[in-house]
This record gives sequence, structure tokens and C-alpha cells, in this order.
Amino acid sequence: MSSYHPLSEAEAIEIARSIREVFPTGEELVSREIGDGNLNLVFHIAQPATGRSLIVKQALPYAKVVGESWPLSLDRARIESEALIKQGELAPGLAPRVYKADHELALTVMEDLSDHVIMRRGLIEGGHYPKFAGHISEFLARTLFFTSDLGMNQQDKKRLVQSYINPDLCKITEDLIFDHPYYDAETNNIEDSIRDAAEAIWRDEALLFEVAHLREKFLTRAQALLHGDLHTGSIFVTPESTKVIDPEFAYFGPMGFDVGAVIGNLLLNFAGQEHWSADDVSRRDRRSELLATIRDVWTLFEGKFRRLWDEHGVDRVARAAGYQDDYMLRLLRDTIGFAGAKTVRRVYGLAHVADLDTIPDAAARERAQRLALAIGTGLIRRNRQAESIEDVILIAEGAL
Ligand SMILES: Nc1ncnc2c1ncn2[C@@H]1O[C@H](COP(=O)(O)OP(=O)(O)O)[C@@H](O)[C@H]1O
Ligand SMILES: CSC[C@H]1O[C@H](OP(=O)(O)O)[C@H](O)[C@@H]1O
Repeated sequence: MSSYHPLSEAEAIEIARSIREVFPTGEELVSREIGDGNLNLVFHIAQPATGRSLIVKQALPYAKVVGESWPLSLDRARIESEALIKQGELAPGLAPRVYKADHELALTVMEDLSDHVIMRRGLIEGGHYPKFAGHISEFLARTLFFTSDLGMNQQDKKRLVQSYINPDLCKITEDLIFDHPYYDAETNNIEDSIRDAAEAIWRDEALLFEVAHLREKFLTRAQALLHGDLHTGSIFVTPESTKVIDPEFAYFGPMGFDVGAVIGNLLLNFAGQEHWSADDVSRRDRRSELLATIRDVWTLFEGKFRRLWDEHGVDRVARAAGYQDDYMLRLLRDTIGFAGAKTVRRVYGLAHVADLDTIPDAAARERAQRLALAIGTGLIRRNRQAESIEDVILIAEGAL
């Protein structure tokens, strides 16, 4: 019989106490539930006498944001802890350290990153992260390349695909990103002021055709082990450091979905800048900085991925003349399409983002939402014709 039950704070403390490398001495521990995500419990356990701390994250058997009417497999906690460990091995320093995982209790005990800030919050507050593009491009290039058929033994890859079968969380993405925003679904959360824009999307046959292509790729393309939910709420930053958390949506899917998630979420912040910047000059500077970051993320990612391919590629056939260039162009196009889909869903789908939702003035919020939709739909329309990352910059600037 399963021993699973949601932890009390006292139980979370007892589990934390067993991590001797963090708490070698017996002073009092205090616990605080700090989960602000859509799905899980997160306990911050601290030892005030020593200043030491760690995080206990536990999955609930349902989606916290909706309630028990939306059951979810607890196996996602196993997937999350295994993905965290793998990402930490492939991209050293860019994921939190995992101290312990208990699959029965669906929990992971990990490094406390409270000295960092969640990037979405940091961007809203005007933070600058000059090393971010370098760090995230490294994370993306190494985790995607070394779990693909280009960078690992192809029989071992098939076995790894098996252990990351993640049907419940893939279904969330299939519904909330690639289906519900494209009709009048009950789960959508549409402000009245932009309902006309949503309805125009539902009637746009050319756009729906592109979304069907993107959805097909998400459903069928086991290209590499993805993080699967790489938005700016899943990234902790400081000006010096970047740490990627929360890979419970990990599965083998199309690489562009992860790269596109990063770019789409930078664009959501770009869309909110009329409110978040103090004046016209700082708004222009901030937007240029965000677009430069997007350019750097792609350019650095592409360079690193190509270098890994040249130096560590395992597939003789993949050395065919012109194949790498063709592969990278297809990856760029997927990235642009997925960035668009990630942007649209956050405007009026089930789960919004603070970059737009916390703009207090209704008219300014509406302008930001419409801008995000113009950018998102522009990227989706363009994706299969795109030639370079400059297409993204032009679409974002052109939507202003
Ligand atoms: N390793 C960590 N260190 C510090 N805080 C964390 C850590 N992991 C999660 N958190 C906090 O908990 C919140 C929710 O975590 P997250 O993994 O995104 O949960 P969910 O899966 O429910 O979205 C984060 O926004 C952050 O504030
Ligand atoms: C019903 S889950 C909605 C949404 O929440 C997840 O994000 P997070 O766990 O980081 O809060 C994911 O993006 C899902 O699409």
C-alpha cells in the first residue's frame, strides 16, 4: 500500500533533518510553505541558529490551481527529481543540487535558491541579468544535444524515452497551449476587453493551420529530453548566476519547445513594458535589452549546439553535407513557432503571467495583452518561413 500523503510542516521538518550534509547539528528547524506555482507544495526549511536551509517540494495528486477535480499522476515528482539530476550532470552549476528524492511520497529535497530571484519577478522589478543568455544557452545546448540522437547512444536514448513518459503533464500542455486558446474553451480566462482579439484568433484559419503543425510536433517528435516548462517562473537568477528549476513537465519532445519557452516569456515581459518602465527612454532601453537578450539566447545556443555536434556527434550519417545547417534552420523555425504559442496562451488561457496580469491600470493592461497577442500570432504565422532570429526582433518591433 502506498505511504503517500501530503506532508504536514512537522513532517517536512523531519525529512529535512535527515539531510545531514545540510543540517549536521540538531538546532531547531522552522518550516514555511512557499509554493506559488500552479501544481505543488514547496516547503522552505531553515535552521535560524546556523542560517542553513533547504527546500522540500512535494507533488499533490491533483492540480493545485484547479483543485481535486483535476487529478494528476504523482509520478511527475519522480520525473522532476530525475530530470533535475540529469540536467545538473549535463549542465553543471545550472540546476539546484538534489539531496534526496522519495518517489513514494512524491517529493524532492533540494538546494535552497532563495539568494536568487525568480526571473519573472526580477524582470518585472527591472533587474539586469547580463550573464543570463550565456547561461541559458549553455543549459539548452547541453541538455538538448546530449539527450538527442545526435549526442547519445541511440539505443540508450530509446530506453531513456521510456522513463520520461509523462502523459498527464503532456496533456496539460497539449490542451492549454495547443488547443484551448484556439476555441471558446471553458478553461480560458479572457478579460472582456480583449474578447474580440481572442475571437479573431479562433476564426483565423491560416493561424489554426500553423498551430496544428506545432501541436503535431509536440505530440510526436521525441527529439531530446526537454525541460518542458521553461518559462521565466522556472528560472532563478542573480546578475552572476542562473539556476533552472521545476522540470516536472520533462519528456522527449521537440527541442524548439524549450528554446521557444525562454524567448516567448522574454517577449511577454517586453509586452508589459509600457507599464513596468518609468518613462519613454527607459522603456525603449528596456525593450532593446530584452530583444538583445533574445538574439543572444538563440545565437549563443546555436553556436554551442553546433560545436557540440562537431566535437561530440555520435551519428556518422548526421555528418552529411548541409544536414547540420538544415537541422538548425528547422530548429530555429520550431523555436519561433513555439515561442508564439507560449506567448498567446499566457494572455487568455488558463494560467496567466504576472508580467501582464499585475498591470493595475485596465487600459494599459489591455494594450499589453493586445501587444503580446500581436507578437505571439505574428511568430506563429511566420514560423515555417523564418530565416533568422532577426525575424523575431522584426515581429516584436513591428507590433509596437
Ligand atoms: N530550490 C528552490 N529554492 C528556493 N525556492 C524555491 C525552490 N524551488 C521552488 N521554490 C519556490 O517555490 C515556488 C514554486 O516552485 P515551482 O517549482 O515553480 O512549483 P510548481 O511546480 O508548483 O510550479 C517558486 O516560485 C519559488 O518561489
Ligand atoms: C494547470 S497547470 C497550468 C500551467 O502551470 C504550469 O506552470 P508552473 O508549474 O510553473 O506553475 C505549466 O506552465 C502549466 O501549463
